[in-house]
Amino acid sequence: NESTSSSSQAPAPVAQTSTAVSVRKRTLADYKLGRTLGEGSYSTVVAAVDLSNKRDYAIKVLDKRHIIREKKVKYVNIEKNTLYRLDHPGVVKLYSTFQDSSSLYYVLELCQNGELLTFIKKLGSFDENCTRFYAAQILTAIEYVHSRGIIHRDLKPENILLDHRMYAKLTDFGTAKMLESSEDGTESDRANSFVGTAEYVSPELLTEKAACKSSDLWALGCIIYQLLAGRPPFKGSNEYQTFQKIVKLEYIFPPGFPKVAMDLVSRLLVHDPNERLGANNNIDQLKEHPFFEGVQWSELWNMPAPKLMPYL
Ligand SMILES: C[C@@H](Nc1nc2c(c3cc(-c4cn[nH]c4)ccc13)C(=O)N=C/C2=C\CC1CC1)C(C)(C)C
Repeated sequence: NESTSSSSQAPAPVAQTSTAVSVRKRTLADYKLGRTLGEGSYSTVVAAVDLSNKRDYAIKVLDKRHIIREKKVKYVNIEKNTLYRLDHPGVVKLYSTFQDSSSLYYVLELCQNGELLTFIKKLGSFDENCTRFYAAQILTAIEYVHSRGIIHRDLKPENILLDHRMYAKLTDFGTAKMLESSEDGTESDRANSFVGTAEYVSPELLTEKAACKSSDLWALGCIIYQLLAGRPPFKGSNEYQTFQKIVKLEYIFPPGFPKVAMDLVSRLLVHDPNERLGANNNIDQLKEHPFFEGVQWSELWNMPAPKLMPYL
């Protein structure tokens, strides 16, 4: 809560020795709000125009009472601190925050093309070339987030967004986990609380309730499978059935699934987190997999996104 100091007489004017550039805290009055873009469990994301520079943003609005009632204050702060720490073309940017009596407001990068899931549903599936491009972008964004000591823990096509250039952007860090570095400076590698969406949850989250960086690699495996097959690998008729399939590693590749992608996915959908390709900070091993042959990793965030083609 912001304290507003009010004094009876105005303070004596101070001689301006240096021109301090004051970055005034924004308020809702600085924006023209547009349509609702997405509804989260504790938030709504609306399109907005900054009236001073006519730029487009997305504003995430969180209802304070709801957050307090649902005891989600911790998650709200985790998301804000996480987003402020991250600066990468594959991660949605948080520009500023402000609040009023009822709500918290996050001013964020607008991803004009919305959720990746929308395009998977529209096309049915992506061809190998498009899958390779988006898998590579998501992989380099995961690599960056992990390098900042953060696990996303809920990666899925609903919260991978696409900007005006059709580039992938990770978002929705409300369930992210910062790996606190213990006193001896080494990173603790386990985060302990249950989160995630059924179809993308890794086995270790279901059995030991402890996520690690490799949990995001499991989710990447599910996403690559889904881009090519048009549906996630583990999908039961309810959450319990889905969890059963995950724990029993019960999934099959549809006919026509590219062999090289089959090999990659089967090296990610591995029970033991340490055995997954790229685990234990070895993401370069993942980049060297034949599926990514031809990817120019240094050009990934400069080159034009491939035209989306369905994998027929
Ligand atoms: C995943 C999220 N959905 C969304 N979150 C964000 C969007 C966004 C945009 C569209 C969209 C744009 N055009 N058409 C649809 C559809 C859904 C969106 C955006 O532009 N910029 C930042 C966002 C989120 C920032 C992050 C800190 C939360 C949920 C469902 C949680 C509301």
